[in-house]
Amino acid sequence: MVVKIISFLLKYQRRGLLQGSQLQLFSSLPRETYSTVATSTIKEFKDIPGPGGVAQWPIVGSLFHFKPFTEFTPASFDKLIEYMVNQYGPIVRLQLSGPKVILSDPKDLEVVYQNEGRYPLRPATDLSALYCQRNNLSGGFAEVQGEDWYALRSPANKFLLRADCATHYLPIQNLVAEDFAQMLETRQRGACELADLFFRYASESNGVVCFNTRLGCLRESTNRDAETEQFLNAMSELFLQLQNSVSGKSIAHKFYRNKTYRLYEKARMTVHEISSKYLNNALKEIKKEQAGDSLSLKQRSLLNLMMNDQSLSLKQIQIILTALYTAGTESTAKNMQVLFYNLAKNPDKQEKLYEEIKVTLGGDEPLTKEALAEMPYLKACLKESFRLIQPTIFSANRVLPEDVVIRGYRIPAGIPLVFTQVKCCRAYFSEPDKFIPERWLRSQSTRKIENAPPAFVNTPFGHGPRKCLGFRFAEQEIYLATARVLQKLRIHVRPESENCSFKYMIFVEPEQPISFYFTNR
Ligand code: HEM
Repeated sequence: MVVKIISFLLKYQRRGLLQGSQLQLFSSLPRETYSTVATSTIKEFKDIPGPGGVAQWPIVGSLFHFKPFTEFTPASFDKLIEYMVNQYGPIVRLQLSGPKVILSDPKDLEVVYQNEGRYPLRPATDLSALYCQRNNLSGGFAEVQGEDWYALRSPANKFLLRADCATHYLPIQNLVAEDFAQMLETRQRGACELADLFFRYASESNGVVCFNTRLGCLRESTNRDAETEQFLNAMSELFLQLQNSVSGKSIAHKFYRNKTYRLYEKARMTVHEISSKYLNNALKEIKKEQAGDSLSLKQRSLLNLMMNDQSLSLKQIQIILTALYTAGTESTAKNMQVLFYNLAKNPDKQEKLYEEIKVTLGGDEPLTKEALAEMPYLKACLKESFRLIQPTIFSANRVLPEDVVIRGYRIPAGIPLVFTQVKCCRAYFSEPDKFIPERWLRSQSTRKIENAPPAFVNTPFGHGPRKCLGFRFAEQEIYLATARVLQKLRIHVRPESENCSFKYMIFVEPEQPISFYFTNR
């Protein structure tokens, strides 16, 4: 009987390694071999270090990593990963909803990127994939793969990878940053309210990019628009349920429309419905303005540029812009909080940054493209914040189209490879636990970073053709808010947040909301 169960599980697991569409995708790609190790010395997948016994059992194996079998819970998932890396080293084989390989040395990540193929495959979260499947939708960037992904991504690249795509929005995003700073200035706010304010800032700032409008997210609670609130609530709900699914709080959604699934579906439909409305309004505005002589900000907007591109349908434009909005809010809000935290904890670095801001912008001037080019310390602070407290638990997540050999082990095509910078990356830095933005500054004489770490040691936005599509916006929005706030205020944390610890759901977030407070300069 036991043998029967085990052989059933093994069969199921083998089927689970690759889903049909992924297999089809791989079969259309050229076959290549990437091994740099003599074939006779290559070790098998099963020999990769990792927990053994029941913890490697298909499907149920993941359960043995968590309470009551260990001290870990789905909410302390990052601690489990850190434990595994400490215990087994830079390559670990693990059952986590199917077999996975965890890598933590940036040199191995380089091999992954070299072998990701023309259409890099980043597996979708199962909740969002199920939503698309159950509603017969093709999905956005998070879900589509292969040629479908390329068909969406390549026209979007034309607009979003241009160096000036974000700076074009500086004048209007400066106003959003100004509102954010003013809200911090007017009164002290509680930790939860502040966390919400970061989210509102990112939502408002992304709104001007995706929907050409000020959504009104940064209004005080007495003066808010019902539809905007519905939109923001749906966006938060969508992330909450995604977190519940990836952290293992919900498993049943895989089999039926459980509560997590239903809440997610409702939220996603609301986001779709309201974002369509915003887009239609934006289009009407553009048409009205087209009669004017000079190109206005709106006419040079992403939306207008995309509308004028014959290769994009209105449906594709909507998918791209809604995906940008969804991908860009929580991510930016959470990472901006982390930067504020690091600055509050390191007042000497905060003062140094303020000096740079004062010299470049003075006390009140808005951020310009030219000024930004003169602010290396601001950029170094964000980079260091990303290094110290990584933005996502896995900064890379790929399924490769061919077998690959990493550290002498053959990893079959179709096995998800994830990269975490929790441990090995620290070895490349002196005083790795300290916030030292200076390590990212280029030397005046050589224009190079001294003792530069390996290329993939700090890749908050991923890399390659599937790299974050909105990284320029993310950085700009964080620079803007930081510069504007520091022009007016000093950032501090209250004693209860002095030693804040962070957890990873979709993105990094504090275990408890951070109690910031701000004082006038
Ligand atoms: C600090 C903020 C952000 C972080 C840390 C972040 C990080 C990431 C990462 C790690 C990926 C996966 C890349 C890969 O697989 O190689 C990604 C994908 C993506 N991001 Fe971001 N992101 C941020 C903000 C934004 C913003 C503001 C936008 C939009 C305006 C955005 C839009 C996207 C999109 C559309 C994708 C999917 C790309 C694809 O699959 O082709 N992100 N992001």
